[in-house]
Amino acid sequence: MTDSPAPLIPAHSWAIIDSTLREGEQFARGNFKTGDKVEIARALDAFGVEFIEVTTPMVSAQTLSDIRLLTGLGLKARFLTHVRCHMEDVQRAVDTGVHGLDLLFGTSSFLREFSHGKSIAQIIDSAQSVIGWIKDNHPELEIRFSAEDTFRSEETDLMAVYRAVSDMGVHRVGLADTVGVATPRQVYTLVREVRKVIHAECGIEFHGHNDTGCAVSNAYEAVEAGATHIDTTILGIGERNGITPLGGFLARMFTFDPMGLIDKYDLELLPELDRMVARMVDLPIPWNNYLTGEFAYNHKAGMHLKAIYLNPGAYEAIPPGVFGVGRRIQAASKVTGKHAIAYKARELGLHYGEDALRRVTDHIKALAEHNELDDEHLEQVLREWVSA
Ligand SMILES: CC(=O)SCCNC(=O)CCNC(=O)[C@H](O)C(C)(C)COP(=O)(O)OP(=O)(O)OC[C@H]1O[C@@H](n2cnc3c(N)ncnc32)[C@H](O)[C@@H]1OP(=O)(O)O
Ligand SMILES: O=C(O)CCC(=O)C(=O)O
Ligand SMILES: [Mg+2]
Repeated sequence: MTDSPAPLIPAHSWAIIDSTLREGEQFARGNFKTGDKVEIARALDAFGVEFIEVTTPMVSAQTLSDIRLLTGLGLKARFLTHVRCHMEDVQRAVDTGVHGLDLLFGTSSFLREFSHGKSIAQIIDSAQSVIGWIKDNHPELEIRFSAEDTFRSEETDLMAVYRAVSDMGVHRVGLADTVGVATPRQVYTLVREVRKVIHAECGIEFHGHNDTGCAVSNAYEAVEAGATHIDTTILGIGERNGITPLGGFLARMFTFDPMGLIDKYDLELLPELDRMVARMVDLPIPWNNYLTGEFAYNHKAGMHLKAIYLNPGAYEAIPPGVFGVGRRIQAASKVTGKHAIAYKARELGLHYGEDALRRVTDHIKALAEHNELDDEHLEQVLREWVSA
C-alpha cells in the first residue's frame, strides 16, 4: 500500500473570515437585530469558522454595544471589526473586546478621487500613524490593512502601500475586489506579487465581490497563490449581489482536501446556516445555491439515473450527506430511461421483464411529455402495467 497523496490545497493552509455580520449588514436586506447577530455568531462558531468580522462601532451606539455583547459570548471564533484607517474609529474599536482590527483605505483612483480624496503618500502616512498608535497602545490586537478596490489600483501604488504596512508589522494585508471585476488569473498573479513585498509571517486576505460571477473562483485562485484568509458570508450576502458565499467556497475547497474540511468544520450545519440567514433577510435560498439549493442534488436524465443508482459519485463531485443535504431522484419525467424505471419497480417489489420494461418506460415518458408524474401516479402506472 502506498501513502495517499498530499491534498492539492490542504485545508489547514487557509482560514475563513466570515463577514455576514459586516459585509452582510451592507446587503439590501441585512438589517440584523441584536438577537439575530447573536444567533448568527453562535451558529458560525458552532460551524467552526475561525474569524467573525463585525461592522465598525462607528455605525451607532447600538452597534458598539452589540459588538461588546458578541465578544463577551465566550465563543471560540475570534472577532475582528472592520474600521476606517482613522484615529477616532480605531480608538472606539480597541476596547470592544475584539481580537483584531481590519483597517482599510481605498487605493484606486476612483476611491482616491471620489471617496476620501487622499494621495498614496497621504494614505501611507495615515496608515503609519494609525498602525503605530495601535501597536504602541494595544499590542495585543491583530492588525490587518487592506487596499480597498485593489484590482483597479496601480500596481506600483499597491506595492508601496503593502510594503509600508508590512514594514510597520501588520499581521495581514488584504486584497479586495471591491467591484467584482478581477479575473482569476489577475487574482493569482497579484497575490504572488504581494507575497514578494511583505514580511514572511504576514498573512494575505482576499475579499471578492461577485458582480461578474467570479467570487468563488477568485477566492480559490487567491488560496492557490498563497492567500491565508478568505472572506465569506452566509449565502454570499453583501453590497450589490454580494461576495464569496461560505457554502460555495467550501464546496470548491472540499474537492482538494475533503478530510481536512471535515476536521475543521461541522459541515452538516451548513443547511441550517443558509436557512437561518434566508429567514432573517426574508428571501428564499436560491434554487441553484451551492450544496443547499432545492435542486443542487437533483438527478433527472435517464443516462445519469442509471449511473447514480450504481454509484452516486458518477454524477456528484461532493457527497451531499457530508453537508447535511439529501439527493433528489426524479425518475418519472420524459427524459427518464428503463434503468430508473426498473429501479422504481423493484422498490415496489415489482418485476418487469425486458419487453414489458421497455413498454412501461415508453408509456411513462409519453405521459410525462409535458409534466412529470408524481410518486403516486408512477406507482399506480407501475402496478397497473406489471400484469398488462
Ligand atoms: C467597500 C466597503 O464595503 S468599505 C466599508 C463600508 N462600511 C461602512 O461604510 C460602514 C458603515 N458606515 C457608516 O456608518 C458611516 O459611513 C461612517 C460612520 C463610517 C462615516 O459616516 P459619515 O461621517 O457620516 O461619513 P460618510 O459615510 O458620509 O462618508 C464617508 C467618510 O469616510 C471617509 N473615508 C472613506 N474611506 C476611508 C478610509 N479608508 N479611512 C478613513 N476615512 C475614510 C470619507 O472621506 C468620508 O469622510 P469625509 O466626510 O471626511 O470626507
Ligand atoms: O476591507 C476589505 O478588505 C474589504 C472591504 C470591502 O468590503 C470591499 O472592498 O468590498
Ligand atoms: Mg465588500
